[in-house]
Amino acid sequence: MAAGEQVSNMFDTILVLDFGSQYSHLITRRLREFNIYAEMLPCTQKISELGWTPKGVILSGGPYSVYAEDAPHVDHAIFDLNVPILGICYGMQELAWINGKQVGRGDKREYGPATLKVIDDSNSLFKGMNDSTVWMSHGDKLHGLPTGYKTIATSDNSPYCGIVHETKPIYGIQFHPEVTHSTQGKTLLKNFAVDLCHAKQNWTMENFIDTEINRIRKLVGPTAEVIGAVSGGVDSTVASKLMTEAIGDRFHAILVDNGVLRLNEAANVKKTLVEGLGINLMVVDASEEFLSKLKGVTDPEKKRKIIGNTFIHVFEREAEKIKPKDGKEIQFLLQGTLYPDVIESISFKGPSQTIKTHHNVGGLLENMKLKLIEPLRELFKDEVRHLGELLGIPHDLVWRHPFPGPGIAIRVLGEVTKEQVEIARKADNIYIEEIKKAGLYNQISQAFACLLPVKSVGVMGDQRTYDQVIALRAIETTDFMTADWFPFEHSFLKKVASRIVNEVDGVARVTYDITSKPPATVEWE
Ligand SMILES: Nc1ncnc2c1ncn2[C@@H]1O[C@H](COP(=O)(O)OP(=O)(O)OP(=O)(O)O)[C@@H](O)[C@H]1O
Ligand SMILES: O=c1[nH]c(=O)c2[nH+]cn([C@@H]3O[C@H](COP(=O)(O)O)[C@@H](O)[C@H]3O)c2[nH]1
Ligand SMILES: NC(=O)CC[C@H](N)C(=O)O
Ligand SMILES: [Mg+2]
Repeated sequence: MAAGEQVSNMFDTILVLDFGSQYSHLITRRLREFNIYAEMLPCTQKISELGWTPKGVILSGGPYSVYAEDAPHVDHAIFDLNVPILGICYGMQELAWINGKQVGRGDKREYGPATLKVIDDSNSLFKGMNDSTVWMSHGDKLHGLPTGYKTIATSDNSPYCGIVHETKPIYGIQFHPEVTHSTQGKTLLKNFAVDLCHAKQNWTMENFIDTEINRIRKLVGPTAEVIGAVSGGVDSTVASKLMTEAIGDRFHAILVDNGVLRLNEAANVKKTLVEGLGINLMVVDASEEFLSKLKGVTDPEKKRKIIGNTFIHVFEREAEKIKPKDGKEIQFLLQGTLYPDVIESISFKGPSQTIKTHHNVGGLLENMKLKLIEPLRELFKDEVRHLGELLGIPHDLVWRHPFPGPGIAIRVLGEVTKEQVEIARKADNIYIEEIKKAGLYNQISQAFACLLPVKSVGVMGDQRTYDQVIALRAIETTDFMTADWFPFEHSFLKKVASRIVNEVDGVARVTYDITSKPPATVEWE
């Protein structure tokens, strides 16, 4: 986990106990947005083993029902800390379960907007919140007030939308203040952390850099050497820059050419990272190895696992070749993993579903020898970009569109062959070139071309053609958790389609993907 104990001792910290909601990390992120440090730990955390004292505790939402036999429950020692507590959705139901068990299935589930009616504003939790839209996502509800509590807010569907203990600073809310759809949600979290917990707003991203560099130095020690999985994308470049600041040339960055990179990618990245940023980087060509393992594989999850595993094999092999000056073996592998990679791949006890296995999380080897260092594991993309700017990484690299580790292998739908990769690569290159020429690159969060395993009939120069289909994707998003498609001018799409069909052999048609996330995902596989 990034930023360990020492940060919680240096800054006023809110403890977030995670019951497995897809939104849990948004709570810590929102608190960081107003300069309050928060640490998220599993809901099963023993308070006696914490090693620091939080200024307040937030219990997150979660997919379980508190009354279910296998439902997770909180350590009751949180009540002895004598700090404010806020239960969100499942968190509130947990507070109610502990104090009278008045929780059960609601007659109807409630997903979406509701209007908050504050009925008692004698404490500051709901300051600035009355009549605001709040976001609901629950099927269970409180059937009565927990012992010792009173109602302070309602909504049409939730008579106990906000509750507070009669004498202690313990609050419960049925809605999710951490999602942007709760229009004043951030205000509520600020009211809680600043007004009720009295946490100081003095944490910044600059602090993150300092504490992370110190943490890495302590973890690695004075002589050990580290290898890094570096792709030239913003995440691993930021992570490498931190590592280089921390241990200098004891860090060995490795870019693996997996045969499914973009056109001229390896050479371009090498130039930027070595010449521009002073990162000690080497390129390892493993393209044949990746392509041969992918032969005949069409299932997207299998492809992802093969690629994740092969990456690790390559890193372990390369680690053995490096002979550190202290005479010991390389023990650590740096990865640029971000929070969204983690949440969609795995979660606490698996309550938040695996959407797809990101190669760098769920695709790892079980008996892996190298220990992972992932300094960005708690952060979202836009926070990493901010960090990149602070570290002096060139603007163009910081704002590069993300490119997934499994690369073109998950953009060639169906079997991945050299020939198919070549078609997708050429089409993608034309598309991105046109986006840049039109001055649209920075307005789009990510764009790419996919090659579909479908053939269609066309006519070119009076000849019948029977070739494949390219699907273009372009999305706008801030955190890649949700996304919408980019509204190109028709003339732009017309130009790209015409260039691709004319210039790329094997393509007969071009389509544009107009699906948002959800229900689709960004990548097609
Ligand atoms: N070709 C590669 N060689 C070495 N490591 C890689 C490669 N591709 C991905 N990785 C590793 O996997 C991690 C996750 O990939 P991901 O694409 O999410 O991040 P990124 O490439 O660093 O940034 P971006 O999201 O901007 O592309 C990277 O941070 C890096 O550690
Ligand atoms: O390094 C990566 N390894 C992966 O396995 C992977 N899968 C998706 N992505 C990227 O994550 C973001 C969200 O994509 P999805 O909506 O398809 O999950 C988008 O930016 C995707 O490009 C990956 N990145
Ligand atoms: N979002 C949540 O925390 C949901 C809590 C609980 N599983 C319910 O359906 O009510
Ligand atoms: Mg990448």
